Amino acid sequence: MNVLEVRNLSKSFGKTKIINDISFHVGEGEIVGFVGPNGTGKTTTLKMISNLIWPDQGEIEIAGYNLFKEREKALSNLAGIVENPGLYQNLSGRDNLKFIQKIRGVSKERLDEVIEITGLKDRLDRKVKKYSLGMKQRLALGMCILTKPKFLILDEPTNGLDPTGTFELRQLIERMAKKEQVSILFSSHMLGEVEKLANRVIYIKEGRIISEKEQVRKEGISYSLLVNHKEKAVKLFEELDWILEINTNENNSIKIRVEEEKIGLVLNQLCKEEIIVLDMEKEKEDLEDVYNQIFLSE
Ligand SMILES: Nc1ncnc2c1ncn2[C@@H]1O[C@H](COP(=O)(O)OP(=O)(O)OP(=O)(O)O)[C@@H](O)[C@H]1O
Repeated sequence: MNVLEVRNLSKSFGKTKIINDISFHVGEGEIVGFVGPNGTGKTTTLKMISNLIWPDQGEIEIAGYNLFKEREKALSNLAGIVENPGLYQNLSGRDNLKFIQKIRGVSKERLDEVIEITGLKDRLDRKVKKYSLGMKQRLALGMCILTKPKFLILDEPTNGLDPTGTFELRQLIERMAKKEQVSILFSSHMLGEVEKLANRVIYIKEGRIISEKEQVRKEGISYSLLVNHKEKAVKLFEELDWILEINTNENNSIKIRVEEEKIGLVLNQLCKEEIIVLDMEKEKEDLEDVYNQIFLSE
């Protein structure tokens, strides 16, 4: 059974049709990216699924329950962050979590488990207003999963985060998806993020779904390096077990795939071995081509 079924959903604001007869689903265990340019209706769709606004037409089922006929049952399977996460700024992270724990009747064991997953353990007694945006997002995610929902909705989860915050949040989402077996629908206009997180991507433009693509998630980013001692560099890379992929081309360059955060380390190691980097290029994200074809081709 799919955790989400959306059928023929439409929504207008005034005379403008924002969402135009869209249908899609999210299967069990899937992480689905909802991608499109600004103002194209992503947030509006996520708000309809979260029951924050009503569609003019269409059906939504969550975990098999019709959102409009069996609202409570449907919503008990859903958690999410759409627009600002609802955090009490003057309370500590721990008290924010405990608040949800109490009102939702969550066990102490589950609270401890969630604290572990968020990776915020050492900073939980600070007031939320002193948290970085990334920490706030991680706390909000923790609050979402306290009740072990089947399905999670995240609207632009990494928006506004710096690269470290983005990396930490992505790791948390991946950890959570694996450990909690929660299915996720997230919107984004950051293709790098979508490529790293999603198993499937749904493209939306002007309120219509224009394409859907399965994708194999790839860890890390590819770089092409042109060096003065190719064989020596390849030997070095083969010894570094955190380099995810090595490809040598017919020309003198070497293509490697590493976590983005580790490229500095690669350059350090080359420098130590007195190998000179003559040229370096970051590979274009695969999705970028697809995105350009879909959105810029007209
Ligand atoms: N309550 C509202 N009343 C009138 N128009 C609205 C309302 N909410 C959204 N819109 C309009 O609907 C369109 C789609 O907005 P939406 O926020 O869903 O887009 P989005 O794809 O999430 O974009 P972004 O990435 O910029 O958040 C926009 O033109 C927006 O101005």
